[in-house]
Amino acid sequence: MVRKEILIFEHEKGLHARVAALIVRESIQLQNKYKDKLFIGRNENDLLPATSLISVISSNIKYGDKMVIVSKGDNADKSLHEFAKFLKGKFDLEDKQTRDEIDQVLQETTLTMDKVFNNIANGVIVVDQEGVITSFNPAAEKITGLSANRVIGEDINSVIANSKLKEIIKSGQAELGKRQEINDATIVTNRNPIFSNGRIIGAIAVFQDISTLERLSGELKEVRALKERLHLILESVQDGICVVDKKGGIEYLNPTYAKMLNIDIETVVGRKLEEINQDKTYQQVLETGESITGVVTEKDNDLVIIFNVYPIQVDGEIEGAVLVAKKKIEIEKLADRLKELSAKAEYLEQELKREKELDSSFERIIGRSGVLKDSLVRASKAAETTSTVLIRGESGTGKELVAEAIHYASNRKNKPFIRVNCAAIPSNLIESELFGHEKGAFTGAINRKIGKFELADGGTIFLDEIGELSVELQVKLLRVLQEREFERVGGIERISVNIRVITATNRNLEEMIEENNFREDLYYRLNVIPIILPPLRERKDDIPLLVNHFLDKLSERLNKKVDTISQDALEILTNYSWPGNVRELQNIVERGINFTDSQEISIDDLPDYIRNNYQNQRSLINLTADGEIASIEEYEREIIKRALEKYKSFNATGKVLGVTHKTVAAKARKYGLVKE
Ligand SMILES: Nc1ncnc2c1ncn2[C@@H]1O[C@H](COP(=O)(O)OP(=O)(O)OP(=O)(O)O)[C@@H](O)[C@H]1O
Repeated sequence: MVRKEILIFEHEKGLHARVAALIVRESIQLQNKYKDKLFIGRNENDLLPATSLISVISSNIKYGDKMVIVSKGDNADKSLHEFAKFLKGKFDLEDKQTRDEIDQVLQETTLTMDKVFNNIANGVIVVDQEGVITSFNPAAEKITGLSANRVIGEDINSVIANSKLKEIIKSGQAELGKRQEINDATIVTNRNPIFSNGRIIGAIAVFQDISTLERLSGELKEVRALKERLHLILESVQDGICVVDKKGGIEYLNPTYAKMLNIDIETVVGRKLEEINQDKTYQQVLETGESITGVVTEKDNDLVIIFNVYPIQVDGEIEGAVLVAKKKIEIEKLADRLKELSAKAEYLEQELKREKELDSSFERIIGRSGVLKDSLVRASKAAETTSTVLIRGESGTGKELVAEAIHYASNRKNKPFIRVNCAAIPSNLIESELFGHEKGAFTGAINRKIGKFELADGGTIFLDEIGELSVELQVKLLRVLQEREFERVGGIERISVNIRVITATNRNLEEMIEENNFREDLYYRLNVIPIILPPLRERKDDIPLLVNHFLDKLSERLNKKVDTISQDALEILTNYSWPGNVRELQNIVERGINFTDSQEISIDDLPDYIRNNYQNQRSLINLTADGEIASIEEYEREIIKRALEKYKSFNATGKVLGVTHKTVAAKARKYGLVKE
């Protein structure tokens, strides 16, 4: 229940301290009696508790002023009625009991005010109308760093120059919320004049230290700026960045990340990361608090992304995770591809090695002519030893093939077979090619290089075209063969190797020794097991076999079914002199397969020079391959030589040529066709 009454206050001194104390005493008694709450004020919107002396005095009601009183509570009617009656009555201030009670209220209020004054966190400074400090509370002492004892009684301007309290006394105008610096502290102050009976009797400053607040707001500003900077960085970096909360909910996603995953930032923030990321590594990080780096994921569009995931920990608690995603750049892809290919190459090499083993090495060498067979038997015997082998024969007779066969038939077959073509490497590089070099050994030696001898360690080194090696290097090679040790070019370390040496040449080494172009001592070192491969023209029986072998091999490789050769074409090939030996024959068969329109190679598919040569050979006069006419004696020598080769005895030859056996013998001697 709320009851209100308006009355005119008719006490001649207005609400001065003692009258106010009397009203407070009456209010307390009524409140105790009726358990209601009583209020007093100049109007309804400005009501103050009637039980507080300060409130009642501060309502500043004077004689004849309107006074609003309100009672709230169950007995509001009664309490308000009694309160109004009291206020309208005469106040007997002279009565002793009343005076005691008034003193009691005044004292209690003073004590309470004192407590408030000393304990509030706000600084309070009170000056009298002259500007002399009359009160200075402990909070003011703390904020200003001045002691109350020293400043009370002093002129305010001599203590705090910019307090402005004297101006307030002069103007009578309050100033609220003013910032001011005192003693390194920033304060906000309210300055009010103090009125008594309409007269200014002093001024009060109530102020608060806001330094901490200022600092915090400064820090906040810095944090905001930092946040802005971080935001800018995150938005512009090339790495994709995603922040998730502890439950895996997406809190932030930068544009790079969105682009990588081809998603729209707005639609995913707030959703669970697992909805857009198949990879669940971040969940592990959220569980363990341990970062995980280098997680590779492949997207549908062939894009490979590498993730690093880091936990976000606050006070030891996992609050979320940051995912940093990098696109695998092209070069890394290439490096991977290279690794893949090397692995493949290694695999194929193994396969090839197996193939070669299955091949039982020498089976790849086609031919059953006696001369070839002899050489191959010798070669397969050489395979059982580690002795140095020198393979001789014209170009294209299969020297490398035999060297390889020796290696793969030997117990070194699982170790490297290293081929060096001494004619193909520039003379200034061959030494470093064979022995390697140290970094900086010569201009251009940027890195250490391992030479062929080191690479061949445990296996076989095949030095092809050994006749092309300079005399200087012949000496070095000799040393290696003797000591099985060498140094890299520009190095001092002695490197010892376990190698088997096979060399080959089509040069006449004996002649070269005569001319001092090949060292004799090296020749003997190399020629431990000599193997001579006959030229193809000396084993014509092998030609049909080789043609068939190459038809099989090459038609498969060229993916063209050509499996025969016409009789006349084969005859031409058999009668040709094959200066390029098996290599040349192989090329002619390959050419034939390419040229023919059928499954058979015919004369037309052979090159002109071979066909013409055949026609020349068939003509009785053109006995030279180049078509030049020779002297009669030369023809005679050739005829007798061929006939002897074919018919073996002077008798049989004489019969065929229509002369006596004596004539044949004499001519054979004349032309040096028989040993004396
Ligand atoms: N008897 C053979 N059976 C099968 N193929 C052979 C035979 N002889 C040589 N070849 C083939 O002929 C080609 C030339 O052989 P290889 O390279 O071994 O000859 P080379 O004597 O080392 O030649 P060069 O002296 O020119 O180096 C190779 O493709 C090889 O496979």
